[in-house]
Amino acid sequence: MTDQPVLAVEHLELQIGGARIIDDVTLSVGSGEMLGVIGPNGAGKTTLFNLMSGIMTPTGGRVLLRGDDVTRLTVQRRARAGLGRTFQTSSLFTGLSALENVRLSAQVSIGHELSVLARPRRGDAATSAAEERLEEVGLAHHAQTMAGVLSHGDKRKLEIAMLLATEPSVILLDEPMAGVASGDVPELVEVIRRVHRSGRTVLMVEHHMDVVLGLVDTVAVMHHGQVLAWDTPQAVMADPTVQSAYLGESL
Ligand SMILES: Nc1ncnc2c1ncn2[C@@H]1O[C@H](COP(=O)(O)OP(=O)(O)OP(=O)(O)O)[C@@H](O)[C@H]1O
Repeated sequence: MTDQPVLAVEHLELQIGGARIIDDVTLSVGSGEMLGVIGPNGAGKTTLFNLMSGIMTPTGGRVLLRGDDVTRLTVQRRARAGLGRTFQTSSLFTGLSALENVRLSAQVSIGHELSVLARPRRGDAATSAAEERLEEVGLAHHAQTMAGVLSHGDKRKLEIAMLLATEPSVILLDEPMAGVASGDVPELVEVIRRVHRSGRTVLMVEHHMDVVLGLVDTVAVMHHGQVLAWDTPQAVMADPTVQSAYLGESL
């Protein structure tokens, strides 16, 4: 861990109707690091991302972005401060082209009025930014393809391009491989690796253990709303507590 984490949660807690969904979670990620969050179904991984990104408010503890307490800030304020996320379910405009989808995100970042009516013009700032992001995720050849007809793998890449267009410095990826055909996983892994290597800080919830362990710097294992282990992939894999939490699943 670096001394000054980019994103940190301290003693985070979420109680709903007496149930502790998130129970005293402390985690942090340093600049340019990639943290994987793994754990059995219902462990609290998505809820943790919801608390980090501002979709939910914790009943205890703090969320810190570059040392600033953002626990009570809205999703929009956190996004403006550089925190971006993708969701398990798709958030694309299926009837618009890939380029138009990314251009809308870029417009938000550039501060222009959102308009799907204005046709993308080569050379305007939002269109140029969108073209760059499509290139970055390997979708330049699909710029004019309707988002709805892209493969699941390409839809996931497009969602990442849309996120990048908002120029986040910290990125939360919630199960980026969900629904993606196994043959398309390696390409998507490469896209995420590129995004990370370009200097962005990445947090990723992912069920594909081989993907997580091969990509990240550190792994947090969640179980029943708590962090069971938080260490390098090698150390986590060797941890007997983690192995028993995953009883029946191979790590
Ligand atoms: N708004 C809510 N009200 C009540 N319970 C909730 C709420 N949101 C989540 N939960 C419960 O909290 C627990 C953690 O859910 P969460 O979706 O965060 O788990 P997860 O680790 O992301 O699971 P999965 O891997 O299946 O996506 C689950 O038992 C879920 O039913």
